[in-house]
Amino acid sequence: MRRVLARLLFAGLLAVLTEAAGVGLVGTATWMIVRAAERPPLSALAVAIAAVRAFALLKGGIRYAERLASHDVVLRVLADLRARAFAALAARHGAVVEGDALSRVVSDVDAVQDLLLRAVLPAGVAAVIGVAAVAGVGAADPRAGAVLAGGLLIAGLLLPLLANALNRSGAAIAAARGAVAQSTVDLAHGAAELAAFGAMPAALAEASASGRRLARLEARAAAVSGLVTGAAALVPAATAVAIAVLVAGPSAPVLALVALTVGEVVVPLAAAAARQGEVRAAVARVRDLTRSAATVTQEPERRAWGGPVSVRLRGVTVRYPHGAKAALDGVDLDLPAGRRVAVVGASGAGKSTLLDAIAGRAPLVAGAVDGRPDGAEPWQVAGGVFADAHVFHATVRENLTLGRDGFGDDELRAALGAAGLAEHAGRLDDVVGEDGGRLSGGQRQRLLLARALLDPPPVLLLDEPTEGLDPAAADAVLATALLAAGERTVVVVTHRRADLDRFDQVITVEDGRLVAG
Ligand SMILES: Nc1ncnc2c1ncn2[C@@H]1O[C@H](COP(=O)(O)OP(=O)(O)OP(=O)(O)O)[C@@H](O)[C@H]1O
Repeated sequence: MRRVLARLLFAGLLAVLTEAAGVGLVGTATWMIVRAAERPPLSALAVAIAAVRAFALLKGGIRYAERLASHDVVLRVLADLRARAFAALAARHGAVVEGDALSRVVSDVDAVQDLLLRAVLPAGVAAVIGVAAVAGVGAADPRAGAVLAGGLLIAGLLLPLLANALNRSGAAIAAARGAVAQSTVDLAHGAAELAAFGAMPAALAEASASGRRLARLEARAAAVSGLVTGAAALVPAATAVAIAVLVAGPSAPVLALVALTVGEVVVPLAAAAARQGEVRAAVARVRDLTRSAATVTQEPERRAWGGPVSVRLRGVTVRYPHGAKAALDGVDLDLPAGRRVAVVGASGAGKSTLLDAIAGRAPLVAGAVDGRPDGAEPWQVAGGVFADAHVFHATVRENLTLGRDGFGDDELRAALGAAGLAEHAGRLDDVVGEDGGRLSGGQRQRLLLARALLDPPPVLLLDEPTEGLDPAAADAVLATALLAAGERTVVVVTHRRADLDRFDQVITVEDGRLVAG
């Protein structure tokens, strides 16, 4: 944070020097033209000529350095923010839907760039240059100083405040942008279903409606911003004219043009202020998202807890952000090391949520999950195949390792074999398509199972690992998977009664509670 501040201050200092060189250039050049009209000897203008050249070169050179410095700090801030947003999404507990998440990671994070580059830095620069110019012009002619101060206050403070007050649709714009991104993602992912069910026209109409709503809100905001910026642009000109009329003598044009140049530094503040509501809302949405990032960013090695691990749930209650009632309600459960447990229950009873709670992926509102080794987070000891598991648009090998090093092809083939996907053992480099689109449903599920069986965690959680397989294949896959799990604690969600005699214990979940165990 301190480093960011130091870089920001450095960029601000360069921006102040750039503007100061600009003011110096206009002031000296005007003085030179006025003086030249008196036809003095060339030697009387020599210093001014050199100064004009120096200011012009300095302005260009420092502007370049300032652009480098300000973009460097802003891009660093954005990179860090995006990394935290991605980490938070990885631990998001289903609180943010995909399209909206996309909008937060892309447009909302970009809004932070606007905040720094178009608001924070220009406002700081305008304040420094404004105060210095009022002092300098005021020293030359107090009335000119007062007029300049008035003009700067109107263009740099009053009009930005007005723009901000008139533009109250910032939060609505950020939300509408999220809605547009969401409907675009839905249309792209669900195009085949929408077309097959004849629902495409309705879906397109809805997406267009959210697009039009966003356009309407943005048009209104742009109109306000355009009006106020236009008014702000007139103020420096009016200030310059007023100074030219008020001040007598040869210094009048110099002071008037200096006032015009300084005024231009504050003009962009009105447009920036008009967008402040939107930027603030976007920043709040990013902050809201990144709050949960801490859990993932400091991920230690999972293998550090390789031994037998037991888990204890006490009064575990899970409520999803938009859930009407608790998905798990005061659940107590002991899972001694090495026990094999089957979880059964009706659809929606809370089975997947129970696995998520054990792995520390569910939003607990009460109770605790403990019993694991000291210092270990739940997700470091418990993992496997979850209901929302994702298959990457990558090769079989990449989907198994997920970037983890140290697995030989033999280990990958063994995991595929244990998951009943031996037919892919020779096709480690085949790309499986977006979310496994080039695989059958059963193959996709077995690929996820193979990923879980490659270096399984001490507590192996499998949510319907044999879904999509015929009964005989399901039996065989479960048997080899349990064999591969060895002495680990295993919890399997299953709908198949035939599986149950392979387990030490059967737990029935009903309406978020355990009714037998
Ligand atoms: N991300 C979520 N946001 C809101 N509610 C959710 C979320 N995930 C699950 N729920 C709700 O929590 C309850 C339990 O869901 P869960 O997925 O645990 O059930 P399940 O027993 O695994 O069902 P199934 O056998 O159909 O997979 C359900 O009422 C479900 O609607």
